[in-house]
Amino acid sequence: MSEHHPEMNGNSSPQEEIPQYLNGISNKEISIVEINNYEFDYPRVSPHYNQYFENYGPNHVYMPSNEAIDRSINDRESVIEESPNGRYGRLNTILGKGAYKVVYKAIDREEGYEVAWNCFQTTKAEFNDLSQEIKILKQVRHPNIINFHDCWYKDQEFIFVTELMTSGTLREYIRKLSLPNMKIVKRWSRQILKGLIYLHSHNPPIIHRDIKCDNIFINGAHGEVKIGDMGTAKMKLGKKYTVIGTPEFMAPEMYEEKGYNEKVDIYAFGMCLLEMVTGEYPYIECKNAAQIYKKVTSGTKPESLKKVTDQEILDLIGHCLDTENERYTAQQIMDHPFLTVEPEVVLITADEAKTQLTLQVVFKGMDKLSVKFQFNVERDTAEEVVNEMIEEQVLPDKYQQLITHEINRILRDINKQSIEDDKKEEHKIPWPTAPGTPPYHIALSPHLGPSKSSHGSAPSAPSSISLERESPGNTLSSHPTESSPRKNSISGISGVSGVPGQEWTQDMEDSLPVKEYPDNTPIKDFVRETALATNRDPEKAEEWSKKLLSQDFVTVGDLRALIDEDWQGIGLTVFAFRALKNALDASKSKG
Ligand SMILES: Nc1ncnc2c1ncn2[C@@H]1O[C@H](COP(=O)(O)OP(=O)(O)OP(=O)(O)O)[C@@H](O)[C@H]1O
Repeated sequence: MSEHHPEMNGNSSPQEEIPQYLNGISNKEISIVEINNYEFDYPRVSPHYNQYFENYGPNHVYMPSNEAIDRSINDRESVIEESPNGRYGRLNTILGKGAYKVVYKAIDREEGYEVAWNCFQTTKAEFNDLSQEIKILKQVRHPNIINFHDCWYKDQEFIFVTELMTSGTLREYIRKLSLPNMKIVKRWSRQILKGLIYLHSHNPPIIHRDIKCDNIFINGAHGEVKIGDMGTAKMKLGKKYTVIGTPEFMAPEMYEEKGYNEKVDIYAFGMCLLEMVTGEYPYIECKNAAQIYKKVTSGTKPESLKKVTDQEILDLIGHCLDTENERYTAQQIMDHPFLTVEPEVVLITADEAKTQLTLQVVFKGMDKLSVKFQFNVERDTAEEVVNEMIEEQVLPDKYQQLITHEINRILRDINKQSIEDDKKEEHKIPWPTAPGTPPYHIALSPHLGPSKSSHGSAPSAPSSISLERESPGNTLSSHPTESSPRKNSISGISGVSGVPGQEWTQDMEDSLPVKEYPDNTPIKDFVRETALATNRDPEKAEEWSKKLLSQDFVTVGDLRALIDEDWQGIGLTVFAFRALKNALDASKSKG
């Protein structure tokens, strides 16, 4: 093994190449080492060091001195700067560098989370100019959009703290998966679209303006996909490009200075989809932005489109790249046959009498999407149960017929099975036998009437949720009456406090806000965050808040003072009641 210092090597510029990962190690402490065999003390530093191995030419690696390595190990992950309010501590680990930003790992000392600390060079005047964007960013809250936590200006830098993503960008991921996998493409696309539907549903719509695979981030362990780089389009304006966005992903109308709308994000999504299915950057055949401009404005599509053979995908990309007026909305893209998922209902458990069932709606191919619920064959009907779930926005209304049909199919199967069993045992008693059987018989063919849903647009399907139903009126009443005979007929999603065997799902538990809500937290904030964590839309949150405020529950402290019976008197839906109560209990136990 021979070694020399980088300064002496004409081929390398250590200043450029060594730098960020080996924090605090100066060039003088690094040698370029020739390796004949891997005889030296290799992985002592960190996985980052590995990178230097690959990097420096054939048979040569960068090798820090032993002292530097030891110091690097000791120095690793220490806080080297604090936010003005002391809440966030920047660590000495760089997550990545873009053309405009350097992004560091940081720690949120209040919550114990790791976060991303973004540094963007800008003037104070430009920073002041961003106040409107910042206001909007702080309000944006969606599971498929990287959360914006805080920001400030210091030493010519706009610094903002966001949610940290663990597995890099979609672009890097595409390169790792050598072959496009349609199941994954569909899953990613749906998540990106959910984020876009949310942004575009604001009034006025929030336009991202720079959707591309480098701005979509992944949490690999759970296959979670989130849109990042929100709100930076304006910051970048005038810094490098004269137009906002990335030429390959920019819709034709963005090049013309006549104004554009949220459809530019759909065009860019179409290009992302093309990159996902071909693994190739769109317009890779162009040598510069001017060539791309010419092609885009003359309506010439990227060469890579010719590689797409699947007609459904071609059709979908076509709708994304269409002219502004013809181009689909995010919701229309989501509803395209390539991306739709058909739910099915499965029987999880049944008691011995086959009266009390646990059923689950499963959306095939969509991780974490399931709705578990209890069904009492003597008192419930598939129609009522499904309607209730749609009303609660636990299920999108477009699935009403299908799920009703599926539940009735299970009931028929159970009925057949029971009759078989009865025959075998020579018991001729038909099942079910309970007196006062509801206006519904499991042997009847399913009602498959037209959709009666009151919802115009389908809400996005929720993450794993267990649902409790009680009275037909669907609200908790402290005074059950004769007119609500089905009270408790479908019993409980258990709370954290727990009804045995009916657990609040782990997904649900994990998605609840974990922060400790002080007693003086405004009820609106608490309700909004809980509704979001349980996949309710902002209107639902508004409904819950109104109900609480109308009864003088103004702060979280007011709710904490309640005993179970008081909760029941509020008249919240069962879902709202459970979600809020569990969020409160969870924050107590986690806080
Ligand atoms: N929230 C995050 N979590 C983890 N890593 C991140 C996050 N945001 C950015 N990064 C890392 O930092 C790198 C630089 O960020 P980004 O690409 O957004 O910078 P930029 O200068 O705004 O981008 P561009 O050069 O694409 O205009 C990313 O490639 C990624 O590796």
